[in-house]
Amino acid sequence: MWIGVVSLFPEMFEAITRHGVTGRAVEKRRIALEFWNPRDYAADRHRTVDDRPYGGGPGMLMKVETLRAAIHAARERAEQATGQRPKVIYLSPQGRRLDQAGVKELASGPPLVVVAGRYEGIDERVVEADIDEEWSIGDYVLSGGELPAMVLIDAAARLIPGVLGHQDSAVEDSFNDGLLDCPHYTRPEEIDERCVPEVLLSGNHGAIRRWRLKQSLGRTWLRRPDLLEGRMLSKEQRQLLAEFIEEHAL
Ligand SMILES: CC(C)(C)c1cccc(C(=O)NCC2(NC(=O)c3cccc4nocc34)CCCC2)c1
Repeated sequence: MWIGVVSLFPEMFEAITRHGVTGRAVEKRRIALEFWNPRDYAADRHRTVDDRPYGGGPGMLMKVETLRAAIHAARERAEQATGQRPKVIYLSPQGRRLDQAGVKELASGPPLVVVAGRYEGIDERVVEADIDEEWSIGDYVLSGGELPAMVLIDAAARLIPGVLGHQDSAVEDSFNDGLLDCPHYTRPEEIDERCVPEVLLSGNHGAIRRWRLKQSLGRTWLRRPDLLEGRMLSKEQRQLLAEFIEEHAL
């Protein structure tokens, strides 16, 4: 998958290009990441990339001319590199809330140009003229769109074939069925007199599978009931959740 990034701080993206699953995916060329920095399109001596808001008030906006030049250059390159028109995404508090369904949509679509805001944001006319979709990773005040862009790229990269090793993709499937994780345990067998649930030491793989499924369903019911809404549960899942709820009520 080809992803272009427009950001004033491209070096921040080393967090995903040089480490872990995404770092290997870049190395193996499963994903291609290219960067455009609006500062490189600044014509003035101070290489200005911000500008004052009409109507006054505190804060600055990203300068239109340099931002648009970077977006257009990234879009050109996308078409040249992939033969497809890219989808231009602006990470913004005003955007559609990103969830796994949205990630799947973006990962299965055309190449992406991802624009990260700084200062107070960007001119609305640039949103109208150059941005196809606005997406948000959540409701908190951030200093820039780079971390949201890395969240989106990380999540999308994991869905690209060949990015996750076989082992990881098995793990991914467990994540991906939309339930919260069951509790995890590893060595030592006892921590501060707290032990590992017997079933996990039993070697009874059927019982272990059922226990993990029951715990995932139960924890999702307790902590994120919204994830269960509108979800079809199998007969076994309904049975296990009912048992969990009964035991929880005791
Ligand atoms: C959500 C709420 C708290 C109500 C709020 C209201 C108004 C402004 C801000 C705010 O954070 N503005 C600053 C910027 N924020 C983001 O880019 C950003 C923030 C959060 C999730 C995101 N997902 O993608 C990009 C995101 C915008 C320009 C530079 C950084 C936040």
